Amino acid sequence: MAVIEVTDLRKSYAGLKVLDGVSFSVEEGEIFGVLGPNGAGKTTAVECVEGLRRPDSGTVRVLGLDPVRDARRMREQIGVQLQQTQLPENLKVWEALDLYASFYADPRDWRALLEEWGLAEKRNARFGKLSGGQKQRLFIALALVGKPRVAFLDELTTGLDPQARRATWELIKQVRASGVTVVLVSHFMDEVEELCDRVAVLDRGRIVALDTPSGLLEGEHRMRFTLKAGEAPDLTGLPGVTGVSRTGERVVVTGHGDFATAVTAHLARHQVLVSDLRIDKRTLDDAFAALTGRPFDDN
Ligand SMILES: Nc1ncnc2c1ncn2[C@@H]1O[C@H](COP(=O)(O)OP(=O)(O)OP(=O)(O)O)[C@@H](O)[C@H]1O
Repeated sequence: MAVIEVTDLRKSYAGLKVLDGVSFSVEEGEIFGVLGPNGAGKTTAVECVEGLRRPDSGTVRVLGLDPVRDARRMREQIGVQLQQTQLPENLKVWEALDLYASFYADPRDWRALLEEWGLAEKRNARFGKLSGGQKQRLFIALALVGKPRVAFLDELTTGLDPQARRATWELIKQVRASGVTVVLVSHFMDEVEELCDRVAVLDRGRIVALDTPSGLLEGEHRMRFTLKAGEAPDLTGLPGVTGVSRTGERVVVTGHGDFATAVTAHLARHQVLVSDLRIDKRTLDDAFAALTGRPFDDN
């Protein structure tokens, strides 16, 4: 069952098309990633879904509700992660949870959330004194205090060290395991690959791909080697090979499927010796570049 349905969302700011016909749906119980470089329109799209911004046109349904017309009923059932700047430094951890619980008719007991999210010892600490990882855990706990059916998490691990990022990822998996649908906005490829069941790749206001992370990674791989002895035979006609380029003794072959086996067998048959042989797995960065013609971080 789709819990979120977005159809042909459009939004411009001063003539700039920030969303240019965005459509997607999110299934119950999945972690759905919205991935894109800075300025791609991720936050605008997700805030239209949350009812925080109004699109110029297009429709949004969250649990069958219109985020603007049915705002109250919808907000009862969703949880939204705050951005770093949105809590006063002096607010205590328990006060923040108590405040957010008061927004909901039937909230969770926030004391249990403190335990679950490893914040019990910090219950009297002021927000401004928490570490980055603790703040992030508090934001997630706040997003969950209303027993949401859908949680929206935006730039979850920005500014965290690698250990805290991994720990946060494990917690998000637990959120999904508890039956909550998660929409995860990110510009980190590794995060999306680790967590998401499906990913919408957004670029300049359009969805350029919507697939599982492994689906996005299918496609061309690259093989590189240096010629040591012998002249490389023509590799272009081999099964799966899509391209061959050579600079001096360095050869790069791109291809699909089992092309590397065909290449190495062919080289052996022609008694060509090579060194520094490497096969590069396709990354989500490669996938983004293939989709848009630009590197991911060149924005
Ligand atoms: N309220 C606004 N007024 C004018 N322009 C805006 C407004 N909000 C967003 N924009 C512009 O819309 C574009 C998309 O912004 P958005 O925040 O949705 O992107 P994003 O993909 O979430 O990027 P980031 O990862 O940097 O947050 C940007 O060019 C931004 O400057």
